[in-house]
Amino acid sequence: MQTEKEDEDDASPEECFARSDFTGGGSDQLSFSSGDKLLVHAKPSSDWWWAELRGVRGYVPASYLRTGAAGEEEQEEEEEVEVDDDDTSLEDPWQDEEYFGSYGTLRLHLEMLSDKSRTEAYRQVIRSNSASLRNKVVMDLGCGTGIISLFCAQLAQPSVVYAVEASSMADYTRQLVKQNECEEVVTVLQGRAEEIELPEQVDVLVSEWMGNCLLFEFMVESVLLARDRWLREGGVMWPSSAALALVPCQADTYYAEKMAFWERPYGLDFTPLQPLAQQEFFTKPKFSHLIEPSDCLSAPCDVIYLDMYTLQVKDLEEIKGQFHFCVEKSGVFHGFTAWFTVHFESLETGGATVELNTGPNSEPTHWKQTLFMLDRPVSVYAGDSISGTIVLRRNPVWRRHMTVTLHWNINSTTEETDNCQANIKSVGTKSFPMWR
Ligand SMILES: N=C(N)NCC[C@H]1O[C@@H](n2cnc3c(N)ncnc32)[C@H](O)[C@@H]1O
Repeated sequence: MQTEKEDEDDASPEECFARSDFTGGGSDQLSFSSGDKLLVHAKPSSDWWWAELRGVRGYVPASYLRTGAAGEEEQEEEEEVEVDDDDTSLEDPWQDEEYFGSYGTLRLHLEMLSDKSRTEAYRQVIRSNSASLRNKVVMDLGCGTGIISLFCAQLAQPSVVYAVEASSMADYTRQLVKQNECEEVVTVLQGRAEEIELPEQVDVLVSEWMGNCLLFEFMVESVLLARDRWLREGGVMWPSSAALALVPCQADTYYAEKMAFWERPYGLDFTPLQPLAQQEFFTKPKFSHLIEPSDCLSAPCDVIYLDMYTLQVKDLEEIKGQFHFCVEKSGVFHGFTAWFTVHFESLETGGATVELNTGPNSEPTHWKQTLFMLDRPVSVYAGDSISGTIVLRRNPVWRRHMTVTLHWNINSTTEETDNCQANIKSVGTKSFPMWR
């Protein structure tokens, strides 16, 4: 696996410090402990560097290392969930203090509660299963203000709902339960769901855990840990399954705003700034992008499917999907847009499944969609096909973050192409950090 570059002894290796312990996987990976000082000899890729520790050389994951002085962190992207770069966060890969701190204020809860499509979907789940919920034991994981628990108490007669909330919002949730006369049914527990003690197993584990691009925040890990610990045999997971959808799309407005803008502002040529614009605006995914159905260049397809009964925490490290899109109309391929759909199976055999779809053909939600911009747009024509893979790789250090890597081929049936064998017009690959 070593390349020429890694063999040669470079003049001045770069000193780096390990943020966290790492146990090498393959024979050519280097193990180290938090705080170790490593000498980086080569950086063959953004993810893996060639380094040395106490005379032994091997590959190390770049995200485990801190270059330069402690605390020098890249400017963090402004993101929905507050994360903090100061030294304390270096010890806590979950950044819990900032994460739960941001849920201790109303801003994010107001955003979620104002999302009618999301909140009504959960109310519909409770309403359509109200008879079967009678005398059931329910856990509402990450209940926030307790809206789902209050729906359960208001629309059904479960024996108890354990409303679990790790942030300081739990104090207010207790007040809301009392204010709405639901304290007979709803018990609020403050703490992390994977750490709190319940007095019994639960029949139903309901949670609204989905983040941008489905997995960002990785709250799903807590749901799986709680499932394995508290869901009784034959119990029900709500959502029962989740799917990530993808579509190749046009993004004319966004492209014009961020890239074309530099062509002739006020009659001047600012195109030397376009490489900077590409780096600054197209390197990371764009959250909260609203795609019009007319922007889609083909029918979307589900690229990742998660079964909430069988999914394991270890599966979250790397999730792969494939796609093959048939371009239905000619246009400019600016990038890919992703969104998710979750399903809630009925408690009654054969009962209707409830769906929450955050895609462009459904009512907009606060998640909207996630846009992945290519470095350069490509003209595509009806009849072309775009096929490839998507890989969601969880950040080994910052456990609420991930990198999305897209690889695609564009096959053209119309245009003359230089690659006669596969008639491939172009090939591309790009990794999008979300956010580290
Ligand atoms: N993307 C989302 N739906 N985020 C909702 C997150 C809500 O669940 C809470 N939460 C997230 N993880 C946990 C956990 N492991 N235990 C308890 N509450 C949690 C968080 O404080 C917020 O109120």
